[in-house]
Amino acid sequence: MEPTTFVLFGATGDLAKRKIYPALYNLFIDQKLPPTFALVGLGRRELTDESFQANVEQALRHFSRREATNSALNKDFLRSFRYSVLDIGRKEDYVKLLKRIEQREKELCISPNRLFYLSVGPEFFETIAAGIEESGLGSTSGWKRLVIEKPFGHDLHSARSLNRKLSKAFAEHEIFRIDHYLGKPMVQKLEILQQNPALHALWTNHYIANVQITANETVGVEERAGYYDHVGAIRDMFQNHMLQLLMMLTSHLPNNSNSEMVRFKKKMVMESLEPLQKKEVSASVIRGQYNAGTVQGKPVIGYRSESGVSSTSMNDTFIAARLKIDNFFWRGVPFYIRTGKRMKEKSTRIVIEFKEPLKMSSQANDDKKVPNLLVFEISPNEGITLQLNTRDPQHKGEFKPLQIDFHESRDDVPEAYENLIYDAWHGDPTFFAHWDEVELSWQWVEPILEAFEENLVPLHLYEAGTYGPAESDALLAEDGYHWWFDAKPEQKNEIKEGEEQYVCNSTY
Ligand SMILES: NC(=O)C1=CN([C@@H]2O[C@H](COP(=O)(O)OP(=O)(O)OC[C@H]3O[C@@H](n4cnc5c(N)ncnc54)[C@H](OP(=O)(O)O)[C@@H]3O)[C@@H](O)[C@H]2O)C=CC1
Ligand SMILES: O=C1O[C@H](COP(=O)(O)O)[C@@H](O)[C@H](O)[C@H]1O
Repeated sequence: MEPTTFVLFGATGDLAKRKIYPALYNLFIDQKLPPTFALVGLGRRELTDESFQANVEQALRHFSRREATNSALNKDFLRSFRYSVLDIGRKEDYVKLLKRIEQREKELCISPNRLFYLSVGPEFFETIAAGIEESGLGSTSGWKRLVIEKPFGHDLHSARSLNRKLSKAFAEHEIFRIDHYLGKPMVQKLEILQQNPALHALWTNHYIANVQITANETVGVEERAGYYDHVGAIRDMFQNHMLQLLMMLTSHLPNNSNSEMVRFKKKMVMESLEPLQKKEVSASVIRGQYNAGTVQGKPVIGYRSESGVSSTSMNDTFIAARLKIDNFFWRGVPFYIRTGKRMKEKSTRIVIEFKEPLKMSSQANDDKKVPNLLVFEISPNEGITLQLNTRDPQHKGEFKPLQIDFHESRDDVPEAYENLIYDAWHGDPTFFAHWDEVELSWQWVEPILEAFEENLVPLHLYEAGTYGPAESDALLAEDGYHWWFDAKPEQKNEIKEGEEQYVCNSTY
């Protein structure tokens, strides 16, 4: 890894504390950072280098996945950290910053490679990019890169406008748009697994009946009403994370694909997605909002009673949609995507349901016939399960699921931000969102945004602590399917003791 100056806008913010510093610390422990690097943290608050380092150390103690109690180790890590006051709107602050960075580069004898990380609100992206360009911070003889957080625009128009402005200061290959779902280790494994010939052969409409992509959360809007009430599940999760999961799963990457091939194939998926017409959105999209209920044994209030949310808000906290990819591999296979807040369980999961369940013998109970499933558990647990159905000769040849399981121990799993910061530092764009994907994603969701805006899609209230509105189950039932979820012991009412099985949560 090349010696670099990591320039962090928003160094006093929440994301920096909870994700960025712990990620850097864990990379440092794993010896994945260069032996010499500089970090310059920026914010409006007046801080000395020492107090900044103390704040970072405190963040590590709270949020690092590995204990940060070894003071000598912490000191070694923190000696690279410096702090400068910078007001994003003040041009002279960028000139001062350039001087400070040049001085650090000289002190440490490092090349002028600069990674600008914007951990600030999106309203600042454009001003910062211009400040970098105009001050000369970006005119370096080394490389420069820009890492930006979501949201990338509010709709197609604003995303295009933002991209045009960023492009004045940075070329596309220098822009790393973070979608933290792409940093999740299981999502990164998907890229490789789908190239594996054993799975590659099954990855088509010949064998696959439907695909279900779920990202359920138990949390509500928390303290983010100001942001979330203008955004909803469609912009917060669906347009970015969920469509990225879809692309990663369906892109049919050839063996040994490089980052360019990954981007090319993902773009092809987005171009093959059957567009929705605004008037037809309600036939394929379910919009929901949580009402009061009980989540994990605790009573919780409804969305409209949350602090900062209007009592008449029509914002979506849940969305489920049926998508179709019109290409050679996927024609005829429905993809069901759902994501929601205040759901029964926290889980991000992809379930692939195969065609033609095992036929039961005439004496056996045919109700129990269940299709074969391949399940990718993305978070909070990591794992892959292949559930194959077979008959149990000792029980009159009745259906008996057999599971082939792989599960990763959580302690060993790097956080998404570790993977992504490491890749950006290396200049590997594979797991970042390319502009083409972002633009096509906004383009695809645009009719849904309009249909929501014009209330062409009913807003279904659902009880907190459930799997969302019943209409989401009905969406799959129309096609003869159910949502699958991991059966917890208490939910296994129909399953024999000792058996593990994915079951459906249909109200039909
Ligand atoms: N927090 C999270 O979990 C996630 C956040 N994000 C995104 O990351 C970004 C940052 O979020 P978050 O850390 O939560 O935000 P915070 O509000 O916690 O922090 C904002 C940071 O921006 C700085 N800042 C604000 N205004 C100015 C200004 N005019 N000049 C200089 N610095 C300024 C603040 O520094 P100071 O107050 O010292 O000026 C602070 O360091 C946002 O785009 C958000 O959408 C994305 C995913 C998750
Ligand atoms: O980007 C976001 O993601 C989180 C969910 O992330 P996960 O890694 O916990 O699945 C979500 O809570 C948040 O609203 C959204 O902005």
